[in-house]
Parts: sequence; C-alpha cells; structure tokens
Amino acid sequence: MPSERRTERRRRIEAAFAEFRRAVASALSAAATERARAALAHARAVVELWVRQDGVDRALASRELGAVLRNPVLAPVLREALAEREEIFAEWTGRGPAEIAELVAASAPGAASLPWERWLGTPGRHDGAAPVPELWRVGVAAVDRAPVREEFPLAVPFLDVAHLHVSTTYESRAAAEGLVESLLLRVLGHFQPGMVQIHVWDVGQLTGALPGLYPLTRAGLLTMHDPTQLHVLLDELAEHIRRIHTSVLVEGHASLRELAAATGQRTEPWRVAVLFGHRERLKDELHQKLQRIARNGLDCGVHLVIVDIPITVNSPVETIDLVSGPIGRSTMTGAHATVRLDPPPPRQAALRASAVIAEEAVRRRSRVCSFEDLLPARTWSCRSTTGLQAPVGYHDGQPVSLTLGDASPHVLVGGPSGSGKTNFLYAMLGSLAARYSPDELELYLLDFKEGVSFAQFTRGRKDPSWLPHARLVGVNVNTDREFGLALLRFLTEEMRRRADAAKRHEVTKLEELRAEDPDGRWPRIVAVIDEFQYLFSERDAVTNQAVALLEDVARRGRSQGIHLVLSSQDVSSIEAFWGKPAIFEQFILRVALPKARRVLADTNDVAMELPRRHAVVNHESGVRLGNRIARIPDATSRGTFDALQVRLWEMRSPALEEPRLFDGSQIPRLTEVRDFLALAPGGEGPPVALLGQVIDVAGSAAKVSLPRGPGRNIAVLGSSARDAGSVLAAATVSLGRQHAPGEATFTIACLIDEAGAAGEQLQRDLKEMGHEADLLDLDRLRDLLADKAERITARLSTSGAEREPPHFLVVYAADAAQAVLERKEPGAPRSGVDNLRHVLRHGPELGVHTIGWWRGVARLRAMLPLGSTDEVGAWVAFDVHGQELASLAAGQVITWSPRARRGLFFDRFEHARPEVLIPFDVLEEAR
Ligand SMILES: Nc1ncnc2c1ncn2[C@@H]1O[C@H](COP(=O)(O)OP(=O)(O)OP(=O)(O)O)[C@@H](O)[C@H]1O
Repeated sequence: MPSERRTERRRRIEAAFAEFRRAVASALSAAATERARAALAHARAVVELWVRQDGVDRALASRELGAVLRNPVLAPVLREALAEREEIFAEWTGRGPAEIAELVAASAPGAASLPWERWLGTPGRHDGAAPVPELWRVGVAAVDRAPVREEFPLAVPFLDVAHLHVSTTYESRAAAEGLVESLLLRVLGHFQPGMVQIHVWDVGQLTGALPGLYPLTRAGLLTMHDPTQLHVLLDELAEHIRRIHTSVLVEGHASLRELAAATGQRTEPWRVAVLFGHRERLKDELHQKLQRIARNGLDCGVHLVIVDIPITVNSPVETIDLVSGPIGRSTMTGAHATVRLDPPPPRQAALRASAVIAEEAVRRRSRVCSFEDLLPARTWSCRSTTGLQAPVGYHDGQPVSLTLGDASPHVLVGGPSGSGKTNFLYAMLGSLAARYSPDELELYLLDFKEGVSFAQFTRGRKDPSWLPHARLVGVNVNTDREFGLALLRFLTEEMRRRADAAKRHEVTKLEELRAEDPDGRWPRIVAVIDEFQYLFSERDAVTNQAVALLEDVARRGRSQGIHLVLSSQDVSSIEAFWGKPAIFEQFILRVALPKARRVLADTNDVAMELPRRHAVVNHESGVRLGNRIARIPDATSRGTFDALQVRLWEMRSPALEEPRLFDGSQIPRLTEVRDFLALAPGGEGPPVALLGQVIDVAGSAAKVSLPRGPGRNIAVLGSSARDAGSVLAAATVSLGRQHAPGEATFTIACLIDEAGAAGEQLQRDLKEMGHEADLLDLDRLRDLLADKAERITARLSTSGAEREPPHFLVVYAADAAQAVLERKEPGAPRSGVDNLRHVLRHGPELGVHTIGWWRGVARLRAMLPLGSTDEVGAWVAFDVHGQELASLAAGQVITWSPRARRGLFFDRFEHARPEVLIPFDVLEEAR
C-alpha cells in the first residue's frame, strides 16, 4: 500500500530531520558554551594585558577599567595582579624610601638638603676644599605603582657633576622658577659668599626671574644679562673655561674637582648660568655655543640650569619635566615615579637671606686681605706631585693663585725699586710653605740685593727660627756672582740626579718618578734669585756660564720639578735674558708689579696703571688675555711671615738640618767646616791641604791633594798678609790634623816681621796638636834648604831608599829671601835659590812639599827655574789681576778683578779654570 509506505517514509524523514535538528541544536549549544568560555578567557587576558600595561593602581584608578576590574568575573585577574605587585615591591616597600632618605641625608649635608628653616639666612661656611655635596634636594618623589604610596626625598647631582634641564608647561613655569631659586639658595647657603656666582639670562625679560636672589646683584654675585645678548654671556663662559684650562688645570688635572682633591684647596668659584627660554630652539650658532659650554663647563666649574630651551647635550644633565604645577618627572627617579617639588622658601625669607649673603660678600671683599688669608686651613696638607699652587693675593675677595708646574714652570717677577717685589716673594713663599711640607717643597733663596732681605729665613740672633723648607739662603752676595753660579750648578746636578733616577725607573718626569718610587723623597724645588740681573752684570766668563746654566735649568727643570723664580727691578735691560729666547720662553708665568717694564708682553701695559700693593699675575707669557690682577697682602711686617715661620719651624722634623747660609759678608771658620772636621790621621789616600772655602751649595773646602809627585807645592800670591796667612795656616793645620804626632815634620819660616805673629800662632797650633814644628828665620831657612837639597839629591840617586815621613815646609813671604838666597856661599855647590828650586822641583816626589807665600807673581817666578811654573801645581791669588796669572794657568785667559777677602784658586791637576776662594777665619781659634 503505497500510502502507508509514504506515511512511513515521511515519518522516517521527519524523525531523521528531528534527529538532525536535535543534533544541530545540541551542536549549537555546545558551541555557544565554548564560545562563552573563550570569551571570558579572552576578556581576562585583555584585562590582564591592560593591567600589566598601565599598572594595577592606574587601572583601578581609571573609571572604565576600574569598573571592569571590579566585575567579580575578573576577580582572579585583579587578585593575581595585586599579589604579583606586592611581591615585586616587597624589596622596596618600607625599605626603599627610607634608604633613599638616608642616602640623600648623607650625600646632601646641611643646606644641601635640610628644610630651609634650618639654614636660610646664615651665609655658608664651606670654602670648596672639603668634598662638595653630591646631591641637592629639590622635592619628593613617589613610585607610581607601589602598593603603598611612600614619598622619598628627591635630590639631584649638580655642582661639578651635572647640569640641570627643566621643562615646563605653561602652568608649571612658576614652579620651575621656584625650583631654580630654591636650588640656588641651597648652593649659596652651603658655600662661603663669593664661591658661587650666578648669571641669569631670561629670553622674555631683563629682570623678573629669580626675584628672591636680587640682593645678590649688589655684591656682584648675581648678574642679570640682557635678553638680546645671550651670545655675550656664552662667550664670557667659554672664555672662562679656556682660562681655567690654560692657567689653572695645567698640571694634568682633568677638572677643578680633581685639582681640589689633589691639592686640598679650591681656588676658583663656581659659575652657575641660569637660562630661561620659551620652549623654542636657540639659533644654531647659540645652540652650538651652549652645547660646547655644557660639554666643557663641568670640569671648569661652569654649570648650566636650562629652563625651557630644547637642547641635546653630550654631557651629564639631570632633567626635570614639570607637567602640572610642581608635579612632574625627573631623570633621577625615572618614568615610574612622580616628582613633587618642595615649595620655595617665602619670598621675604629668600630676599633677607640673599641680602645677608651679599653683605657678607661685600664685607669679605672690602676687607683688606691679610697675609693670614693666604694661609690654608690645614698646614702642609697639599701634595706637589703635579705642581705647586698657592694664592698670592686677592681680587674682589677671591684668591688669585700662582701655579708652578709643567705648563708654567718658571716665574719672572719685575717691578722698579720699592714696588713690592720682596713683599711679593714673601707672600708667595709663605703661601707655598704653609701648604707644602718640607718633603714636598724645598727652597733655595738667593738675594743679590744690597742688604739682607732673605736673612729672615735663617736663624737670627733674636729669632732662632728658620724656614724649614729653605735648604740654602744667600745674603750679601752682590759682590760674588759665583754664588749664583753655585746655585745654578747645584740645580743642574740635581736635575741630572733626578733624570738618572727617572731613567732607572724607566720614566721621564718627576711626576712619574714619584709614582714609581713612592717611598723616595722627591720634593719640588723652587729656586728664587732676587735681583738676578747681577748675574749678568759683566761681559765675562761668569755671565757666560750663568747664561748656559740658566738655559739648561730653565729648559730641563720643568720635567724634573725644578722651578726658577727670577726677580729684578729692571728686567728690560737684561740682554742675556731677552737675547736668549730659549731662556725667557720658559718663563711663562710673569708677575708684574706697578710700573714694571717688559715683564709682560710689549702690548700689555696694564702694569703701568696698577695701584700700589697690587700685581699682575699672568700665566700666559704676559699676553693681555692672561692678566689677573691681585692685591698682595703685607707679608713683610712683623707678625706676618715671621709668625708663620715660627709656627712651621716648630712643626719641622727634628732630623731636618738648618739651611746652608751663603753670607758674602761672613768669613767661614775653619773649625766649623765639615771638610775640616772630617779630617783625621790615617785617612786613605794622600794628605789634603784645605786652603779656604769654594763657593758651592755644600760649602766645600778648596782642597789640594799632596801625593808624592812633581809639582805638588802650593803658592799663595798677593800682598795681603792676612789673607795669605789664612791660607797658609789653614793648609798647615789641616795637614797637621791628618797626621799623628811624629808622622810628619813641619817647618815654618817667617821672613818678614808682619807675618811673625801668624807664624808663631801656627807653630803653637801645630804643637798643640802634638807635632814638632820649627820656626826658622832666614839664615836657618837657607841652611835647611841646603840640607834638604842635598838629601834630596842623595835620595834621588839611591834606588830603594827608605821612604821618609812627609815634610811640610811653610814659608811666609818667601820672596823676601831672594836677595839673601841668591848669594852663593863660598864653597857651596849651589846658591840658596838653587836649593829652593831643587826642593820645589824634586821635593814633592819624596814627600817634601812647600807651601809658600810670595807677594806677587813676578816675585814667585823669579825664584822658579827660568821659564818654568811646573813646580807650582796649585795656587791661590789674592790682589793679583787676571792677566798676570795666565802663565800659572797653562796660558788660559783669566778674567779676575781682585775683591776684598776673595782669592782665586787653581789646581792644575784638578781644575779646568780657576775658582773663587773665601779664606777661612783661622785666627783666635783654639784648634
Ligand atoms: N702689598 C704690600 N702691602 C703692604 N706693604 C707693602 C706691600 N708691598 C710692599 N710693601 C712695603 O713697601 C716697601 C717696599 O716694598 P719691597 O721692599 O717689597 O719692594 P721692592 O720692590 O723689593 O724694593 P727694592 O727692590 O727697593 O727692595 C716695604 O716697606 C714693604 O713693606
């Protein structure tokens, strides 16, 4: 039945459809659940992403996201985010802010971080020598996402380490000005007035910025610059940076900070330039100038506070971006902390404080700076490794320093008589001596002035103190230019010693040597020669030698830490100086006193206008750009240098010896001379006769060695019985000191009455030493010579004759015997003169040495074999002119004009040329 089948089919179809719908429905419902699940997961993932992106606190704070987050369905996301944040901040919460607060308190002491109520109104005390605060407080900050909002102080690095860049919105500009004013008040409150100078430039206005600081303008501590003249300010700053590099940072220090750390003093004030812009880029040229200052300023104490001037700089800059009023961000705290600036001190308090600082600055500046002001807070705290630096005067209350080092090794000081050169030298020496200990600095001081202006440095009759740094002090030397040569020779010798030591350590400079040999004693040496033109006062050998030595010291002293200070009243006429560029070019540092001529460059006439008691200190070879004018305090009145000297003297090491004194007016005592005291019987080598003192730094004796060999006799020439007697006595007594009694024979012959007393004194002296000493008259001398000549002949003809003890024959006024000795006695083989010649010629080989005084060169020659002078190997001449002496010095030209109490000494075995001798004081002394 077809219809039943149809029905059945339909039912099956319907069932199949029903089944299909069910299946479809079921499939559809499953898909919906999955979708809902997926949607929830997606929603949570998205919310988590937002939370992670913005931070849970920001997300909760946001109206939309906050509502979403509070949906219970998303609770796990919030829970997890909060837990995670707690975990992340666990280290920070409670501890972090406290640690920062501690750090700020330590790095920003006093006015650098304390609330203004604690310090504002009192001028700062720090002079810049102590470490500068590393941070300066500007406000507080808090980490945006921290679970607990905890504020911590925000302090920024500033002086010496970073510039500050502030950018504002329209509504936060006032807050930025408050920030700058507060920061500067902190800086001004920390340092002594004058140590910080502020320059303000505001593109929009001539005045108006930083009103709380206005009173500072009175004292020149704040300068408002013309809005149209930014380039002038930038040029000034650039020039200042250049000057610091060329005249202050000259010893290899990279920055003023490093220099202050090395030397213990800060001589240059900081300069802070505050620039207010209006968010527009500067013109290229200005932008580049500013970039250069930013790049180089920090090392030279030049700091920028830039407000609203877009600039990219390649040097440390802290940035504060103010977004709304005092709220913003800083590079110090990063992108995740909000900064809130401290409110600035009330205007009236700021004005009062600025007025107090200005007053103090004016007071300090107008106060006549005293010698005391030149002295450092801590005596002997500076190191001279890289150079010497010391203030010598003041300009506007700021110290003006002088630097001796690689870049400015030597100083030339000039000024007419009475202009204050001596006073300047005292100020300089006092300032140096108070800073550097005697292990860091040695002084060699020579004064060619008539008078004794350097006598202060040595022990005096009333004042037993002496300057511990002084190793040599020369006074009354104006007639003996050789003292200058002696000093220069000593310096060249010392340069050689230092160069040798440097070579051994494979270095080239003193600075490196000190690093390689930290236990060695390598002080810098400052050698002062006052009125040095005396050295070159004649066209003679002394001048030539002085020029050569000076050139050497000037050129090589630089690297060996040896510095010359040459001072003169008339520098202009010193031909030997200006005619030798190799010398004067080394004198980079020039000091000109009022009306000094030629000390500075020819076109620089500033010294002509200089008031009394001032000096121009110029570290740039005298060019105008290098002028620094300083008022020099009184350093010579009682209670100034002398008081310092007593203090330093009391601090000296007990091992330190007194300085050697060159006193041209003093005659050295034989018995006090080191070389004499060192003599004793049984010494090694041949006996040595001491004739007097030569002019050298060691105070050495003029020595003649008397080995058994030809020519070893000594002649003293001249008419002065006193001087000749001194040489004869010194030679004989010193020989006596080297022989035990009986080991040598002494015979004294006194041929004129004038010398009688001296001969008798010498005999007594020898006897006191235990020696046999005959005192002969002319007749006995003739007999002795005859006898000696015969014995000498006999011994010469006997080979292997026994060695006899030495015999010293001392003859006063030997020429007086000529007439008598020339007479030939009947039956005698030779005349007395022949015998003398024989003794002079052959005696020394057999230990018979004659020490004789002849009252003139011709008189000596008359008693020597014709044409011969070989018998006289060593001589001292007193009032004899140079040309007469040529024959006794192998024909060399001798320029010598006799001077009172000075002899010329020559030992042809030892010397290339004669040298000056000071006879000893040998009288009235118990030996
Ligand atoms: N800066 C100063 N403050 C106070 N007194 C000073 C100062 N400079 C110099 N004098 C005084 O002026 C006088 C002359 O100074 P000083 O002797 O230093 O000059 P000088 O150039 O060395 O002169 P001369 O070459 O004639 O010796 C001295 O009495 C000195 O005390």
